[in-house]
This record gives sequence, structure tokens and C-alpha cells, in this order.
Amino acid sequence: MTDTITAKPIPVTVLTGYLGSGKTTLLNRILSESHGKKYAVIVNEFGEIGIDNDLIVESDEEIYEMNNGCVCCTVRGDLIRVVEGLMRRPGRFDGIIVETTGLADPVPVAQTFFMDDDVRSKTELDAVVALVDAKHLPLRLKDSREAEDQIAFADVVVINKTDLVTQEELAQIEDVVRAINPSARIYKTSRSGVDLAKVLDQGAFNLERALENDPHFLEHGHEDHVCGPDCGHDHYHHHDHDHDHHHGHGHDRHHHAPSAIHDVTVKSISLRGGEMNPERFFPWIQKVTQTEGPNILRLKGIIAFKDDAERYVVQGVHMIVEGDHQRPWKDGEKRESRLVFIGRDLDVEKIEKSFLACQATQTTAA
Ligand SMILES: Nc1nc2c(ncn2[C@@H]2O[C@H](COP(=O)(O)OP(=O)(O)OP(=O)(O)O)[C@@H](O)[C@H]2O)c(=O)[nH]1
Repeated sequence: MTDTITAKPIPVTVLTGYLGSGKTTLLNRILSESHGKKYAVIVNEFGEIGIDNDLIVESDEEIYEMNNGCVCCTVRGDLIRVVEGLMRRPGRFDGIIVETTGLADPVPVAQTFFMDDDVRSKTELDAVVALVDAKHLPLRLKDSREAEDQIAFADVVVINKTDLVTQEELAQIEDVVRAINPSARIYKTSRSGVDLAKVLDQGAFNLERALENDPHFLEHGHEDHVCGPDCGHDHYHHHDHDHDHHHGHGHDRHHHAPSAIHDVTVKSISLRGGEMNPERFFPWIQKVTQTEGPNILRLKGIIAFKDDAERYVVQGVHMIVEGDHQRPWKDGEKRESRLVFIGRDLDVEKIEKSFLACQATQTTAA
């Protein structure tokens, strides 16, 4: 048996950043670029029909999905189990990357690597890397406490989407980030194009700083504070991956009192449909994002267009939407369309009805 006790701890990089800030784009670069390292990837997502995993590039790396809740809440036990499982196979990985949901508080995720003795001895939190959407940060700082917390706790901040702002705006964003977190290393990029050598293997996580900010950081009882009964995140206490019969409205399943810690006004709508008619779908998505844009924090989906051999990925943040073909549909793969909206005050029925009216089988559009 390999001696795991003396093995060098495996570095862990936590990717945080608000919904749509560029985490998966960065992860895909890590998985695609040749850096000679092998990473195990743990992905957690908000919204229950598992789009995120479909947006990660195909690679030889091992990807673990945790879709049963938010990584900073109920699935922390799952995170410990996945990490423990990885630790039983020393030598296989050079590092672990954890991509959190855009709504996750990175603090309890980081705590995970200190709480459990086994995990603590075999891993080393290398850096918390926060992606920032330069275009939407000003809005986020007004309406989402998570966005500020993520920046405040980061060791490395990547100000992304620089293509969507002017030089002046970018300078202001950098000042704001610096004011929230004076000690983080800051990089500015588009398409998460930061030099990977500045993100991975940084040895940047500073426990002393974490304790300065939160003297209870290493206390076990602290988890109750983070995810107590008031927690408003999606809490799925089961591992049921067949969600066909109860789509959408994750938060409605477990009603908790609104909390000062988590943003319970954010909800997700998960839609499923058959093959779509592009002549209906594109004008529809344009219209929805124009009319509902301010309330749409994130949208993402895989669309099956009739007579189209390839899967079409559509993604957006507020009114900015983009789409592209991804890859051919595989033999036997179910040609269904899936779309997730995450936002506030979204009219579930209206959105669902009008989405389904874009199906190719529909005789009239909504
Ligand atoms: N214009 C522009 N778009 C970008 C940039 N980086 C990423 N995007 C797009 O922004 C959208 C969100 O990017 P992702 O990498 O999926 O963001 P994420 O943080 O993983 O999103 P969630 O997992 O939903 O929180 C996608 O459509 C990306 O193609 C950028 O620098 N500029």
C-alpha cells in the first residue's frame, strides 16, 4: 500500500464568482490547455437539470458533479466524501479544482478543507479564485451580498469580461475590487484568459488572513452559522437525479425563512421541452431577455433544433445572450431541449408556456 501519510498534500483551488462571471470558461481552459498536470474537478451547480456539466469541455480529467444542493450548504458532507475518495488514490492527481455555484459563499467551502482531520492532512487549500463580471459588478454589489463576499474572501480576483466595459469603467471596477479586498492579487481578462500559472499552484490561501476576517473560521460550530435553519439555498436531501416530475422552483421545495446570509429571492426555473423551431426560439429568447432581462441573473441551456445534427448551447446574463453549436448529438442521446433561468421575480408559468410554444411540434407560437 502506498504511504499516504507522508505524501505531499494535494493543492485545492476553489473557483468562486457570481452567476455567469466566467468560472466554467476558466475551468474549460484548465482542462484544455497543456500544462502537464492532472486535475480532479468537482462541480456544483444551482438549478436542478444539470446544464453545467454539459458545458464543461470533454477531457480525460475526472469530473464529479454535485447537483443536490449548494456546496456551501448541505452538500458539504458530499464534498468531504468526494475529496476523501480522491485521497485514497494518491499520485493520480496533481490538484483538485472545486467550481462552486455562483451563489455559494466560498467561506464554508474553504472551511471544508480544515474541518475534517483526514481531508486537512491530505489537502492544502491553495487559493480561492474569484471571477468578476466587469460589466455587471456594479449591479451585483447593489443586489447580491454574495458577490461582495466572494471578492472579499478571494486570494486571487480575475476581473473578467473586460471586452464589455470601457477603460474608465474597468479602472473603476478595479478600484472597487481593491477597496473590498486590498490584499488579493488582481488580474484583468476577457474570456477568463488569465495566465494559468497565475491561478494554479499559488500557495496563496492565507489562513491567518481568514482568521483575521473571521476568528471563528476554524471552529466546527461555525457551520451552523453558515447553514443554519435559515439557510435559503436549494436543499435537496436526496440524490434523486430524475427530476422530470417536479421541474423548477428549487427553493419552493424547502421553505426557510428569509435569511440575512443567503439571497432567497433568487430562484431557478428549469424547463424541458422537445425539439425546437429556430424561427420561434430565437425571437422568443430575444424577447424574454429584453423584457425580463433585469431579473435574469443567468440563463443557460442546451437546445435541440429540429433537423439540426448539433446541440446548440445558449447562455446569458441579463440582456447579454450568446449561443453556438457545441457538438453533434450522439447516437441514442435524447434530443430534448433544456433551459435554466436563474433570477428574481420571474413569471414561471409565462416563461414555461412560451418556451414550450417554440417547440417544432407546436402548430402555433405563443
Ligand atoms: N463578452 C464576454 N463573455 C464572456 C466572457 N467570459 C465568459 N463569457 C460568457 O459569459 C457566459 C458565462 O460564462 P461562464 O464561464 O459559463 O460563467 P460561470 O461563472 O461558470 O457561470 P455559472 O456557472 O452559471 O455561475 C458564457 O456565455 C460565456 O461565454 C468575457 O470575457 N466576455
